[in-house]
Formats: sequence, C-alpha cells, structure tokens
Amino acid sequence: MEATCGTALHFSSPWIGSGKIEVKLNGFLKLSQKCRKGYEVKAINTRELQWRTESTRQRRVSSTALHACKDSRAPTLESGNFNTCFDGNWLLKNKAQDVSSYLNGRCIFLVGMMGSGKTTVGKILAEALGYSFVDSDKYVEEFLGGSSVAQIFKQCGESIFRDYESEALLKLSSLPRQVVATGGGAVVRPINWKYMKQGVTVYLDVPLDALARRIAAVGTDSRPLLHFESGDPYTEAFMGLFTLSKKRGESYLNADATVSVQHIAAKLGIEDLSDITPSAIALEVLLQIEDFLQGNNTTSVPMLP
Ligand SMILES: Nc1ncnc2c1ncn2[C@@H]1O[C@H](COP(=O)(O)OP(=O)(O)O)[C@@H](O)[C@H]1O
Ligand SMILES: O=C(O)C1=C[C@@H](OP(=O)(O)O)[C@@H](O)[C@H](O)C1
Repeated sequence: MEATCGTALHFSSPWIGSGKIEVKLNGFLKLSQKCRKGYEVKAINTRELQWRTESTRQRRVSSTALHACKDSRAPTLESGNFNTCFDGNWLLKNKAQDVSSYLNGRCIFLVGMMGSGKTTVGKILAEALGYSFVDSDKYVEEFLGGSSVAQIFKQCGESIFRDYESEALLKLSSLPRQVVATGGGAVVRPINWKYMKQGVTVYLDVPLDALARRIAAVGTDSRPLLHFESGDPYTEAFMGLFTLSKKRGESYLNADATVSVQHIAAKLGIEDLSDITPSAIALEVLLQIEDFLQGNNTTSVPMLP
C-alpha cells in the first residue's frame, strides 16, 4: 500500500490521566511482586481480602469490592493490615510497565466483533503503554482520501475493502509500538493473521446481546454489514451480528489471548456486564498478554527490524 495517509494515527484517550477515572476493580487482580512493593492498600469496601499465592512470581488479590481511589496518592503496603485502595490509572500504568518490558516494542492487535470495544479499549491500552493507537478502518479511509468504510463497501464492494484492509495490516505490522484496533472482519483472511502475528493478538469476546445493545445505541450507519433501513435497531443489529458470528465461527480464537467479559463478570461475581468498564477490560488485556508472553517463556521479544 503506497500509504498517502499518515503512517500512524495517535489518539489521546479521555479515559486516562484526567483524574476523573472511576474504575470499579472488583475481584482478581494480579500484582507482580515488583508492582506491590512499597504500596499501601486500603480497602474502601472489602468484605474479604485474601492473598493467595498463585506462584512464586505473583500473588492474586481476590476481593469482592475494590474501588479505585480518585486521588492518585501512591499507596504504601501496611503489613498485616490489608486494606485496598487502587488508583485505576496507577494500576494500568504499573501493569503496562510490567508488560511493555516483555513486549519490547511489539504491536498489539485487538480482534473481535463489531462493537466489542477494540477502539475504546485500544485507546486506553495505547495511553497506558505509551504506544500509538491506530484504527485499521480509519487507516484505510485515510489512504482512500477520506471515503468512509460504508462508501467503500457501496462503491467497491466488500472484497476490495478486504484487500485494502490486508494492505493496511501488512503496513501496520511492520511498525513498532502500535495498538491496532482491527475491523471485525479482519479475522476472515488467513493472510491477515500472518501479519497480525508479528505482534500479539487479543480477542475481545463480548456476548451478542451486549454488542447489539452497544451498536443500536450508536446506530449502524458506519457498519454497512449491519446497516438496515428500518426495523428495531437492536433486533436488526442482533440478527446481523448473529449471522456474521456463525459465518466466522472460531476464527477469533486464533488470537494469542482472549479476554471474555463474561469470564471477567463470573470471577468478579457481577451480573450486569455493563458494570465492567473499558479500563477494567484494558487491565485484563494486559494481564492476559503478560501470561501469554511469560507462558511462552518469552523473557524479551526481539525488537521488530
Ligand atoms: N466496556 C464497555 N462497556 C460499555 N460500552 C462500551 C464498552 N466498550 C465499548 N463500548 C461502547 O460500544 C460502542 C462500540 O465500541 P468500539 O470501541 O467502537 O468497538 P469496536 O471498535 O470493536 O467496533 C461504543 O459506543 C463504545 O462507547
Ligand atoms: O465485522 C466486519 O466485517 C466489519 C467491521 C467494521 O469494523 P468494526 O469492528 O470496528 O466495527 C468494519 O471493518 C467493516 O464495517 C466490516
């Protein structure tokens, strides 16, 4: 792709750094020894806080209710009196520091169905890691002089769009330190996995009901594969997503790591998935990437050429 567009789009995220972040971090948080050292933890609302040694390397802190503090004071660990006050921003930044030492510049490619949060979570991840954020759809749109994805589908058809999408992923896979929000259909072409596997791929697994609700809330104009002229937006979105998910089958499971919001909800003991914030998902992404890279005995990934 002779990219006439910018080679990397950088977005600052409104979520991080504003001091207004209210992140409900219930449940399991893995804190590496390094991360916990010298930090006080003061519980605001904790029915049970139990340190369980999961491995020599890390401990899991399991609790029923951890709320982020608004203030960003650096906590200090009080031995024997475990109270927990985590600043969500602090947690993300600290875990991002842990993970970036393993990533060593490799890109992160977020895959998942339309509406799964690839853009929203991707911006938070990029901010925490000090990476650039790129939306591959936007990359294609810029390359084609600003035509929208919907216009490309209409004027050229899906196959041509997929060609441009593959070109974009080829280009982006050669750049370091990017968080790439891929289009929901990127997983359908094997060549795209070849490109994305240059980095670390993470599948955001969100139930169809939640996807349909999110897309119905914003409309389907920008998503031609779901766009319907009339009818109940939720139902149309759900049916379209259901059809696509059946066609794509297990493609998303080729990802190196999967972050399932249902799994997060189960281990946190919450029922309403909308209580799981994008920041909490971003933290889980970092934890899953860390597990993946360490599970591969990857102490340091060779820097991209
Ligand atoms: N964890 C979440 N909880 C609630 N709404 C979310 C969450 N993540 C994303 N959204 C919303 O869902 C819609 C789609 O999110 P987006 O990041 O654009 O998804 P994708 O890039 O995967 O298509 C947006 O309106 C966004 O604000
Ligand atoms: O699932 C798909 O096939 C598509 C998803 C869209 O991206 P988002 O996942 O960002 O909506 C966009 O690439 C295009 O409408 C096709």
